[in-house]
Amino acid sequence: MTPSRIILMGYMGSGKTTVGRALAKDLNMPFYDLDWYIESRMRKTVKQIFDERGEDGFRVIERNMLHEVAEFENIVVSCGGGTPCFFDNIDYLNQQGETVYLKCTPEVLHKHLSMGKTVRPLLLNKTPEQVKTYIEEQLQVREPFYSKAKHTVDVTLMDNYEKIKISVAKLKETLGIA
Ligand SMILES: Nc1ncnc2c1ncn2[C@@H]1O[C@H](COP(=O)(O)OP(=O)(O)O)[C@@H](O)[C@H]1O
Ligand SMILES: O=C(O)C1=C[C@@H](OP(=O)(O)O)[C@@H](O)[C@H](O)C1
Ligand SMILES: [Mg+2]
Repeated sequence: MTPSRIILMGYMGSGKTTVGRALAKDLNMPFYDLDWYIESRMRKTVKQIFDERGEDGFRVIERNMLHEVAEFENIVVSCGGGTPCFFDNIDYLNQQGETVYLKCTPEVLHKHLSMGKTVRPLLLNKTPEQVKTYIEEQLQVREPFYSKAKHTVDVTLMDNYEKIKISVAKLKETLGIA
């Protein structure tokens, strides 16, 4: 049986949004990306919220929106990279569903983060070298929170054109979904 809520977490660039959307499509379940939900409810981009209210203000909004989204049933949710690391969010998430940590090496995260168009305020105004160091340092701080997820799936799959498909298959296997 498919769990009522599948909740993906992990560092920026681990593929929460990309893989979450593909998993939801595969399972024919509604998909909620927490950042997109925040942007639609607030009618502002994540960057605008950071600019106007700072990171602390964003985290308060993120927690409030999380409590809305994680009440919906039969859904796939992709968190933001910081979501499980603030307030009691990780405990709440574990209570609400099958939490999965998408684990990835700093090298692959760095590569993923240079792809796509998503604006990540925490990485702006940094050189590629500074971003690399930032990822390594912040990952160490965040890992204890991510590690509290009920499941972990390693998504360190370098340069494989079927990466998304493989990640979805790994997730389904981990969650015991046929
Ligand atoms: N498992 C994966 N397979 C293929 N591409 C990926 C994967 N993970 C991440 N990417 C690529 O990396 C970029 C960042 O992924 P994204 O889903 O936005 O990560 P997150 O939501 O965790 O920050 C995207 O451009 C995406 O195409
Ligand atoms: O790691 C973080 O603190 C953040 C990650 C972002 O989401 P993604 O992990 O989907 O990029 C977004 O929530 C915001 O920019 C802050
Ligand atoms: Mg995302």
